Amino acid sequence: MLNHSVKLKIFLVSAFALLIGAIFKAVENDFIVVVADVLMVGIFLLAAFQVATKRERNPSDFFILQMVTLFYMLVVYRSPEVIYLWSYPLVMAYYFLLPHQKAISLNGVLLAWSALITYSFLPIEYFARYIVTLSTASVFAYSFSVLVAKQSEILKQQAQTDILTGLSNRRAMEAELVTELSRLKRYKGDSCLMILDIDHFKSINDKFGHAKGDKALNALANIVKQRLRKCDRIFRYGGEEFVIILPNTELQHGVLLAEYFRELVSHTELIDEVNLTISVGVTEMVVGEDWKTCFERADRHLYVAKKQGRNRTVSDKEDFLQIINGGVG
Ligand SMILES: Nc1nc2c(ncn2[C@@H]2O[C@H](COP(=O)(O)OP(=O)(O)OP(=O)(O)O)[C@@H](O)[C@H]2O)c(=O)[nH]1
Repeated sequence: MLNHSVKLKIFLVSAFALLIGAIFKAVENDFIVVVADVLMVGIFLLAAFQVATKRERNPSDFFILQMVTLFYMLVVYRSPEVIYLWSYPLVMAYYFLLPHQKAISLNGVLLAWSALITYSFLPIEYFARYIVTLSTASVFAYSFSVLVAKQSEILKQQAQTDILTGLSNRRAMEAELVTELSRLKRYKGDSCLMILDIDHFKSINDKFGHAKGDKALNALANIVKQRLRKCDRIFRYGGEEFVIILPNTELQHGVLLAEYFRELVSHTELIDEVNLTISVGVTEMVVGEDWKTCFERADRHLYVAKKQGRNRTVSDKEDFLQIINGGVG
């Protein structure tokens, strides 16, 4: 959840603070805590090293907080009066750093252990206050983290959605293309990328106004979406340009689908009085290439389609189109 540089700082500050604690405990001859302290310093320094060197397998926040909780349980057992108030920041750390279920489980352990330890030395009235305030802090921390999680989910959704059509946007497209190419690399097979662009859309806006242009964009998005399979993904790349990822689809079938859309659009009055045509570029996704290379190839095909007079499909292999058109004709 936290970015690398914040994590690195937290780990280094924690290691430093624990080292100071270890020195104090050594002076007090509490060697059990010194050993635990030094172990914790080691864990934090290792975690800091792994984050700094950007290792993929850096220790999870859950593992670190489990260790911190164990450490807290030990030191609060050894010096309860000095340590027990550290339970409050620990609760905050759980909900700040962990998913809810994991935070709740550690929070439960912490509450139970803290109650057990403090019951033995706090007067009953202070004990009750401590438990009530720690429980309240836990509930607040939980509620706050639920709220933050919901809001960040909404923000993420908004950041990846095109307001006008409700389709996923360009940002989402890049991520999906990367995913599809890595899926191809692992499982092989055929997938296609299609870019679909409305012809002379500027003149639609000029003639009928922007509001009607918007409606036409929406109508086009809807008819294309309806025809796609559930596993296909459609994005509004920008303006009057749409991108479609077709998993498990050979180029020939991708071209067939593009031609179907082209025919459909050219024969449909998308909204009253507005007739459109589209140009389409289709390419096969190649195992091992990056998404930009693949996208640029499809975009080049689209450019050629525009150059050749629009209302047509261009793909990696022209003969597919001849076969299809031959068949139609
Ligand atoms: N109504 C509406 N128009 C948009 C939107 N986004 C982009 N446009 C318009 O789409 C038009 C795109 O124009 P161009 O890039 O020249 O392309 P074109 O007129 O379709 O010409 P070709 O693509 O070459 O066939 C511009 O007039 C933009 O203002 C939108 O969200 N709504």
